[in-house]
Amino acid sequence: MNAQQLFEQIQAKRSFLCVGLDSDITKIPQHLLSTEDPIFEFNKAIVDATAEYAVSYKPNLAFYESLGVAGWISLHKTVRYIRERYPSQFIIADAKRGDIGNTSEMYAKAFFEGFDFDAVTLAPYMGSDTVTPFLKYEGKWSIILALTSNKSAADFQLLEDAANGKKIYEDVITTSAQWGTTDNTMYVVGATKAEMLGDVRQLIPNHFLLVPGVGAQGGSLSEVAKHGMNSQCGLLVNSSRAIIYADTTENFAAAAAKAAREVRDEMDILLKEKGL
Ligand SMILES: O=C(O)c1cc(=O)[nH]c(=O)n1[C@@H]1O[C@H](COP(=O)(O)O)[C@@H](O)[C@H]1O
Repeated sequence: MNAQQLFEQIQAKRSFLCVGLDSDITKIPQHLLSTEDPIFEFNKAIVDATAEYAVSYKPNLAFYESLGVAGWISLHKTVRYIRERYPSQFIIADAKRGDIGNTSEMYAKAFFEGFDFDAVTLAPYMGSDTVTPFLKYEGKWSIILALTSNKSAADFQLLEDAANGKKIYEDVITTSAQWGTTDNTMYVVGATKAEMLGDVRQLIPNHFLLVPGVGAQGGSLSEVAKHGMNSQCGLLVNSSRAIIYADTTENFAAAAAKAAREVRDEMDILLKEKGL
């Protein structure tokens, strides 16, 4: 999928919502625990309930890896299910990978060949050879951590580079934007840093941004849109816990649908305000 196709999905759905599949075996409804693959059953129900209101899904690998082999199987089944049932959905592996070149090649193979993900989140700390192996895959995306939503993001990302007075996250964006294109590179900018999205847009007006941090982390969707939306929307806004755990009884899927629909309705208004 390229950026134009993603924008077309956003326009068609009137949504730029990415539902985070942070599916935690200790939080999913009790009645699913007696099924053969509780995490897959949970994801399937969440996806069926929310697909109409979302353009993207983002399983966070930690929740699957923590379950060992069973978790990898649940993840594989989930990606295949979304791909087969909802082929227009943009599927992100939230893996935050990045290692020396030959190792990154293996990570890229794992996520783009072993699993059929559209995109992987990447930590750029080790430099260009950690990201370029992912960029070799036509139609696939690298999503580079730039300005993250957590408090301790300031430990490194907001430090000033003595050489040019820029913040480290600005250096990360400016340098890594040369490695790929607006059709294969996105950046993570946390919704909790919405007021800084304007600075990010000065550097990369045309790239898509993956924005986590609305919902459970308290970021404001309208502030994100105000500072971050461009003429092709340019945003995928992730919400995980606020949607998938909207209710933890047998009614969980209907509650997730309601929560996703409410976000979609707000997104529709924000798109209209931008003339999109
Ligand atoms: O890369 C991410 O997706 C990510 C980056 C970031 O800066 N902050 C952040 O919260 N995330 C992820 O986005 C999701 C947020 O989940 P909720 O806070 O439950 O909506 C989690 O999977 C986080 O790992």
